[in-house]
Amino acid sequence: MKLIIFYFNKITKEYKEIFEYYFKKLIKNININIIELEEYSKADFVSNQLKNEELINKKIKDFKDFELFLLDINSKQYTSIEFAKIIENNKNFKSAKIGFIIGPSDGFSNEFKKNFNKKISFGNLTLPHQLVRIILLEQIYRAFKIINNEPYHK
Ligand SMILES: C[S@@+](CC[C@H](N)C(=O)[O-])C[C@H]1O[C@@H](n2cnc3c(N)ncnc32)[C@H](O)[C@@H]1O
Repeated sequence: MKLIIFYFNKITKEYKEIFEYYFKKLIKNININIIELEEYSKADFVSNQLKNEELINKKIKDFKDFELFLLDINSKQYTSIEFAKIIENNKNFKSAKIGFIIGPSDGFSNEFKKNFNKKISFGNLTLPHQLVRIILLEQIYRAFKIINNEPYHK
């Protein structure tokens, strides 16, 4: 199974250690790739959003065979078991290629979000995008533990 995460900007030192902790656990068993984009933030809010949406659109063109999920606060919330099911279904029945897109600090416009019918919310709180990366990695790790019926999941 191939897994890809798109996000904006390099991870800063405060978050790096914990991100790498989960990343190292995951790469032992899973083909996981990170696509890091540089966030555009030089103009006004709307222009920045548009530019960042262009950047992501350009990138995801190369991943048409991936089942892509947008991380979006105002979308559907899943339990960890349901999240594991998303991964398991993709692993067993689809292309075995799954991707997650985390927005930049200004987020994405509603127009852009409409292009995605698969979205995941980690709850109603607005989380820093760097923290979302870590939560996503941990939940992917947890999902594989659930799928493989291995100890960890509580
Ligand atoms: C700082 S947030 C952007 C906030 C922006 N106001 C919005 O509503 O999207 C940056 C990115 O982190 C992700 N994010 C933040 N909180 C989230 C949550 N509770 N659930 C899912 N994704 C979240 C989204 O991908 C978002 O585009």
